[in-house]
Amino acid sequence: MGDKTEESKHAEESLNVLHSTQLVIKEALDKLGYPEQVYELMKEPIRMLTVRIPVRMDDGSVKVFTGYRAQHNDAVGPTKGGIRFHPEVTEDEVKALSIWMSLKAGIVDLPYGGGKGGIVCDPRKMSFRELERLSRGYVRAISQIVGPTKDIPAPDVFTNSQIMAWMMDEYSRIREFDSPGFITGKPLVLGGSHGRESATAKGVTICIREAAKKKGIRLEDSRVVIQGFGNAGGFLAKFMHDAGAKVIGISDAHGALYNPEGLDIDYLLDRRDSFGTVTNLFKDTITNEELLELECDILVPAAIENQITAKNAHNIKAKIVVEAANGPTTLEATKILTERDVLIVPDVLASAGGVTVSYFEWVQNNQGYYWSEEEVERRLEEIMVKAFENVYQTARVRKVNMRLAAYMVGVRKLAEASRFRGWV
Ligand SMILES: NC(=O)C1=CN([C@@H]2O[C@H](COP(=O)(O)OP(=O)(O)OC[C@H]3O[C@@H](n4cnc5c(N)ncnc54)[C@H](O)[C@@H]3O)[C@@H](O)[C@H]2O)C=CC1
Ligand SMILES: O=C(O)CCC(=O)C(=O)O
Repeated sequence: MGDKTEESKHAEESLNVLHSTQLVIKEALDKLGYPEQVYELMKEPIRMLTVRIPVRMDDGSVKVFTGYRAQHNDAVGPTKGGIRFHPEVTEDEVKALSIWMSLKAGIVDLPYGGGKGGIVCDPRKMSFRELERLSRGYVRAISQIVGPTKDIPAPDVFTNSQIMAWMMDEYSRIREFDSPGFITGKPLVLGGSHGRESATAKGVTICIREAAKKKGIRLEDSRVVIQGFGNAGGFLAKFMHDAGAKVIGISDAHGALYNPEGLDIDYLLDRRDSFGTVTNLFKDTITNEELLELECDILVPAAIENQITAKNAHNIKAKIVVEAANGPTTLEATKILTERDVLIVPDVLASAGGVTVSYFEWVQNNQGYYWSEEEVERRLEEIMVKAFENVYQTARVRKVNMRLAAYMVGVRKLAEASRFRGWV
């Protein structure tokens, strides 16, 4: 009976991430006292380009892919954000992702607005050379609106430093000068930064540590479950394991692994493929749905959107949910978890370590002077701790959950910059 009610609720629940983001933006701006026109400006990207990219496939045929680049708001500075290669990329998703990038930049106080890109494709089914042609074709298609002082891309789901290298090379050829500052997340030899690959997980680790302190949980005694075993989830599993926590569950797109005594993370990382897949090597697996409901202290969704919904929020056992992924928890689920006193550290705060070190990379490219790994880590630590405390205290003082608090912190600088420029 109870289950049925939850299921019917879920059927009505909106899984459109753009619509749900707009609701929270509106609430945040209302709480901050901004007039309606500020929301009208913030609710959609100022620019959205859709491109069609013809790619010669290895068998000689031509396949035409659809790609997007959204630029949410450039009042603070150039827009910035990753590029996603995934078969389920949609226009609304890319728009929402660009808004989240603006909020992240506001929360960690970077001189950027938000941008995001995506291509509807399945890189797991493409060859190395097909991926190179697609990456270069995308850059040619969007080259008019991007650039080191306009909009700076980076990696996201199913993209990596090799793809960033091809894109940087293509952009440099078009512009006829070497442009490392066009894109971040590059290999070190092409102007990448120390610490960028692990930065998102480092930032998440700092948020977990701070949230655990607030909840009186000792990391050393904690059980951690992580959904997604790619860039964010893989490094995070390693950092949690190294911090003495027991990582009892991990997953990828195919399924999940569970061991109440703790998984052998080094072994799993060693066996994982370049798309963060490892569970296909095992017979004894559970589903991603089962993984999320495991008995644990800390749950980290680090894969895709809409994983914690009204349907399963009542069954989540974790005391803290730290969102490494963008948009993993619906608004309905946020409400349910908050009522159940589960502390949610929202995506726009928890996953901001990636763009922070991307900013460091861009600064180093612009200066032509490169920092040590220790320097990057020290600066990231400082920024993330400050951002966490700012959002946590805003939530406490304004008596709102951490998602709304993060939106309030994140949107303020953008709104102020837009106002000073005379836009609203
Ligand atoms: N890479 C970065 O710097 C940043 C990533 N993020 C977010 O973190 C999340 C993960 O990104 P990355 O680790 O970079 O991607 P990735 O491509 O390195 O790894 C993705 C992981 O998610 C799994 N996955 C894909 N579809 C799934 C599904 N339907 N169900 C369960 N698992 C699935 C894959 O198997 C893989 O293990 C995304 O939401 C991304 O936007 C956020 C901030 C920065
Ligand atoms: O590193 C960046 O610039 C962007 C990372 C990103 O796409 C994200 O935080 O979702």
